[in-house]
Amino acid sequence: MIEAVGLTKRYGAKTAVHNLSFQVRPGAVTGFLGPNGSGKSTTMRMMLGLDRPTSGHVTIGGHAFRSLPNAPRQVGALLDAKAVHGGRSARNHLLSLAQLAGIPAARVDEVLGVVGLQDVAKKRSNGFSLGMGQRLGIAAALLGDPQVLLFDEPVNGLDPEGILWVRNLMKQLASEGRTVFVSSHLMSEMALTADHLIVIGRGQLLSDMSVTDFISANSADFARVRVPADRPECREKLTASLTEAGGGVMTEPDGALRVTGLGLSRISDLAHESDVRLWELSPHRASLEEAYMRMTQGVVDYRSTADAKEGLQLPPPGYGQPGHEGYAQPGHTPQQSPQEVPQQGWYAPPPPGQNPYAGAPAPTPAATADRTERKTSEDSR
Ligand SMILES: Nc1ncnc2c1ncn2[C@@H]1O[C@H](COP(=O)(O)OP(=O)(O)OP(=O)(O)O)[C@@H](O)[C@H]1O
Repeated sequence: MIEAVGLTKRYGAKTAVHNLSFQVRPGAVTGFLGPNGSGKSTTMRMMLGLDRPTSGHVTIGGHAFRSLPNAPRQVGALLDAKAVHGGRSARNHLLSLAQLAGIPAARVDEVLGVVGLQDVAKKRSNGFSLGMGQRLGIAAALLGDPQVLLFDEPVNGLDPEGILWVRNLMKQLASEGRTVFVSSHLMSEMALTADHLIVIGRGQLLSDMSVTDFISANSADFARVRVPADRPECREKLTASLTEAGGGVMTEPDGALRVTGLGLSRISDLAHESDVRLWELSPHRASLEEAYMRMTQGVVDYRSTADAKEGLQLPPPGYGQPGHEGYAQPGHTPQQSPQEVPQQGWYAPPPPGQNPYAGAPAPTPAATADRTERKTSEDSR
């Protein structure tokens, strides 16, 4: 098990990690998520004794990494696949690591086989593609057959076959009872690989829960309802009937209705009672990406100026007022928070009555201004 307690790291005036406390348990794949610059690599470096915490501590199996006896046999890590002596062959690179850790040479050939590099084992690694380099980095992490494995962006540069292989490898390692801690920006991949998530933003813990709980805590399911396009009166009739029954109704950009608070069968019954024909009645289940975007939208430091999502950071003026798009019915207060404006197909519905910035301050106009300033600045490294 990995345990971080009050972990903090400052580089001069910059606080990269602030008071992080969490546990990474064995027997599961734990995803480590956060926007660029949120402190994931810094946290992993502290776990591996490569950076000293300013305060707090992190232990692996109860010991600080530096005091672990024969650490390479207990902890394997892929932090930077490019951190390899390019003039050495893949085999010699692994052999040198093995010799330093007292690992027999036979294990080198074994892991080369596991990662599929046996045919290029004698080739210099500076001729390797990005994906081959990642495989070599994973081989190095597996070398000591450790119980604890840390991977920073392991699928970077891998082709679909390689991504599938890494996914299965992580799951297999976890099923063997190992502790697997993996950072990634690929949400679809994390949704398929991870059992548990630790999410950070600006160095602080935002969430520590199972993938399933994370999605349901940061989104709300809704139904998409479409009536024949040439029958606007049917749409109005159905909207009135749904809102009267307690549903929340909003209009999607393509004219479909987004209905919350009512089950599919109830919506179907109400449409039938209103004599309205439906062309679509489908459930929408939020993806991990949607839930993640929602959770982290207030703590993203680096954002393209051309990012269409930026306009959705704060509710538009007058949202929820009569005459504003998305307003359902006079007297009906939408159950959704103002951020639920479905202007873009990607936009995640809000969590059911929950502050999406748990553990971090909700974005204020001042914070937004700060973000606007920072988005054009370069990473100081
Ligand atoms: N050695 C260092 N000196 C100064 N600042 C640093 C140093 N290492 C990291 N930082 C800063 O700490 C913050 C966190 O960086 P870190 O690399 O841990 O983030 P990250 O979550 O891994 O980002 P990414 O997803 O882009 O890899 C950043 O603002 C970064 O510039």
